[in-house]
Amino acid sequence: MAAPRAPDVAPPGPGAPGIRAPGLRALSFRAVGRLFRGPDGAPFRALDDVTLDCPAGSFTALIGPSGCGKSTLLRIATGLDAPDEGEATIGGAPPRAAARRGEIGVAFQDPALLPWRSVAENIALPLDALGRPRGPAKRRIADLIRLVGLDGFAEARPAQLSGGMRQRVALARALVTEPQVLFLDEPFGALDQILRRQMNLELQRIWRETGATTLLVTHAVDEAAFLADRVVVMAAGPGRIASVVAAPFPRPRGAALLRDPAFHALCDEIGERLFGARAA
Ligand SMILES: Nc1ncnc2c1ncn2[C@@H]1O[C@H](COP(=O)(O)OP(=O)(O)OP(=O)(O)O)[C@@H](O)[C@H]1O
Repeated sequence: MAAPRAPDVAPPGPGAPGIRAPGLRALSFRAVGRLFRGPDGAPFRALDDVTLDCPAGSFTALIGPSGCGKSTLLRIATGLDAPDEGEATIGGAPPRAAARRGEIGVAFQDPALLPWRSVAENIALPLDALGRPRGPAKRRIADLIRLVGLDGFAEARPAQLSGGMRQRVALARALVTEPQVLFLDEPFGALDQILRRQMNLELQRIWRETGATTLLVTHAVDEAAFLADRVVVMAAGPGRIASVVAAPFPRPRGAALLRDPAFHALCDEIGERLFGARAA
């Protein structure tokens, strides 16, 4: 059964004062190629001719077999790595320029919190890294703690938190500089299914409130279809975009969508494309 398709990307949510990024940025990849050397010293293409436009305020999910270059693409988009061919831009400028201005937020599978710092101090880390004073951000940090549902835990240490709570801290930390673009690499990969669903609902709410252009790497088809406007299916050898599937469900999306036959049809279609990408 053919999955439903949407011609347009859903507009971002209404936003909340003090949380929403002040100016939105589009993210763009133009013919991006990246070559590495394998263990035998022979060069191989980790990424080949990747072209993708993520409109300002959109939510894009990247899914693909292990080793197809998802993390490499994210590293290039955040300015941590540079492409050998083509370019990545944020708001038309190189990612490093956006990173220096604090316009990029990142959260990875490992929340990597500093154990001796409180929740509030962990959230403030990117401000310290950018040399920004914490004082003016106090209110924002308090707002973010509320946004990620950690009211009352500002002074708690990471050891006092559950895995899901630590991921929430990592999300708040990614949002503290008011980033226009948010990069998430398997942020809920280590969580159990129930907690993951809950975090998906929270992430959708946070995305709608901040309006940040979001790129999520995930291995979970249902997570990609639930959260994203578009699901980009990648293939390996060389790493490339195999297909792009729209997820046209209205927002906000709730738990009922997970029981909707149209949602299951879309997951099946993504799964088939993923399998095709694996088999290719
Ligand atoms: N710095 C590097 N030097 C050499 N090879 C690398 C480097 N970084 C990544 N690779 C290789 O590039 C390919 C893509 O890696 P990448 O981590 O981007 O894949 P991925 O799709 O994120 O995988 P996974 O889903 O398993 O996390 C892999 O073959 C990996 O071994």
